[in-house]
Amino acid sequence: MKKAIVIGSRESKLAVIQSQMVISYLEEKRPDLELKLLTMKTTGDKILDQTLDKIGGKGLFVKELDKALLDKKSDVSVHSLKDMPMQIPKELPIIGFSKREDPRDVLILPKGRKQLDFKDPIGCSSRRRMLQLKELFPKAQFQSIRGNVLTRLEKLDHGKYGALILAAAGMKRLGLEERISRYFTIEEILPAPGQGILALQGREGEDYSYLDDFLDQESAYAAIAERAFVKELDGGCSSPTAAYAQVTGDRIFLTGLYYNEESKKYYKGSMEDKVENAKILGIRLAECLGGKKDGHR
Ligand SMILES: NCc1[nH]cc(CCC(=O)O)c1CC(=O)O
Repeated sequence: MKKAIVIGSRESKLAVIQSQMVISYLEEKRPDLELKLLTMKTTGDKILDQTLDKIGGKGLFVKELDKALLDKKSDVSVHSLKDMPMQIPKELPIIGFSKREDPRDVLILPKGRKQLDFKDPIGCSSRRRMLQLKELFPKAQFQSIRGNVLTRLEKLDHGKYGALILAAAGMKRLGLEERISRYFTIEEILPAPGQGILALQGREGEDYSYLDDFLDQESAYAAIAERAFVKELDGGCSSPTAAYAQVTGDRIFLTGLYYNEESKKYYKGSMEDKVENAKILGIRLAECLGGKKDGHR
């Protein structure tokens, strides 16, 4: 009999495609395993009329998936790393990270539109994106938009939004690359920590060696540095933060951005180190930016 492995996933189309990437990989590599997909709606997917900050943050996207792992209804959860809370329960450790998809943010226009029109608000719920876009487009107005990527695209095409800002990674995985009308460079809009990376989460003490070759070491270093940066600053709660780490050989180059709610200023900077020091690099950059009273942009 084949050993059954259940992959837990949110039920959105993007989440399922992402989980399917893991399943397809294993089906090819490990014919001795029987792969099953278990999808579920998370609280974060159900409550769509309020911003995440108000209803309890990113934890709402993982609660149900964590419960399925603990109850042994699933064996591995597949997450978009950027949706994962900063605190991960010890019993449900991250097994590892996927190779990174395009980390950039992109501009999407309503169907048929060729140019960005500042008369209509840009649909955007992330303060990280809003603050950086305001620098790029001082005339832009924003309106909050929630829901999964496909729901947002539908609202864009039938609503009063002038544009959306989304992650290139999601659009590409959904096969919607042709709807991207502009890629923002990393310098223009620094992405969310972990953007484009999938995190695989499992149960403590289990053998996940069947996933070894799916996991990517460069992504892991980047994920560790980017998340250490955010964790050190505010524990990933409410202040807008952005971080992106680039690994080249045995070096890691981290750029971080942090908005200070009190001084209403944002602080941006970069540092590099050896890959083994990814975590301390994130902490050092955070100390350097967060500790400074009159920083620069
Ligand atoms: N918060 C929503 C979310 N979570 C993960 C992705 C896709 C990109 C990724 O995997 O990092 C998206 C959509 C978006 O921001 O456009």
